[in-house]
Amino acid sequence: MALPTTPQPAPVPVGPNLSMFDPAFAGIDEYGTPVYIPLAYRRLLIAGEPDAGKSSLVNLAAAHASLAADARTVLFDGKLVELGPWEDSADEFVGADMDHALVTLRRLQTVMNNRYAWLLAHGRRKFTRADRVKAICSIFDEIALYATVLGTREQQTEFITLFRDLVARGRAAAMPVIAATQRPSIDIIPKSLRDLFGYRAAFRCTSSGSSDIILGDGWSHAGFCATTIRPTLPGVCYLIAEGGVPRLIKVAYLTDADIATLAEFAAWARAGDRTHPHTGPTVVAA
Ligand SMILES: Nc1ncnc2c1ncn2[C@@H]1O[C@H](COP(=O)(O)OP(=O)(O)OP(=O)(O)O)[C@@H](O)[C@H]1O
Repeated sequence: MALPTTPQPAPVPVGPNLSMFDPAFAGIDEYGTPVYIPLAYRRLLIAGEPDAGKSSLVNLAAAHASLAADARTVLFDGKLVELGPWEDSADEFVGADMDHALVTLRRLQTVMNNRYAWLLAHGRRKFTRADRVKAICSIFDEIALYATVLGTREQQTEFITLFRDLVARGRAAAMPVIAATQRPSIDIIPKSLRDLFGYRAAFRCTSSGSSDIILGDGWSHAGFCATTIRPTLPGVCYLIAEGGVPRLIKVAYLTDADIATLAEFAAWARAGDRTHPHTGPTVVAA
């Protein structure tokens, strides 16, 4: 006699059949339920103190975008080592170089403007999976580095303006943004910027104020505070979705070996794709 089986969620395809419009696997919640994030139409903010495990979520998102057949990636990583493994499959990789960051952001803005012009000309409001337009996923690991450390004050201001524009308008143009910071403070993430991110992950924080800066005002008083996450539990965070209640989740962990394997496959898959006449030009190429 066959044993009764527990219904399983439909598996998300991997490799060439994976789409940026498929939800990205993030981990499990406290009841063991799988948690997915729809990256294509959302923007994801990841914040918390050093060593809280932010890079596990950054890498999951980078893996999803790098492996998705209908996506291109633009990576900003001043530390080089967090997103570095994904460089070979990226259209552009920006290190600790403010000039390069600004040139790349200006190009992304131009692409975004062109996409909006196309939408207007076709009487449309947003791109969908059916349009077969490549999503362009920009990932920033340590926005504070570009917003407050590198370059001149004028360049930092321009960076913040361009970054904010990409976050604000990228969604309908299929240009999602994922940004991480270990400095959840009001100067790096003002409320008006925070509220543009439909998904926000608060890893362990040192103060309830920092936790609220990520999740939203009042959540720490309501019992959802990232200071309560134990330091011995890296990779645990509160994840809030637009209009929802924070969920405690354990982010899935990719080891360095996993990342190397996936990144190698992504680079191999993209190598032919970039030059293929029917799959679109390299988006931020000169
Ligand atoms: N999801 C996870 N599950 C289990 N362990 C994890 C997880 N995420 C991170 N860790 C462990 O915690 C350590 C620190 O994590 P990580 O480097 O991701 O922190 P971080 O918040 O990105 O730090 P920083 O801001 O300094 O870059 C890792 O080396 C790893 O051992």
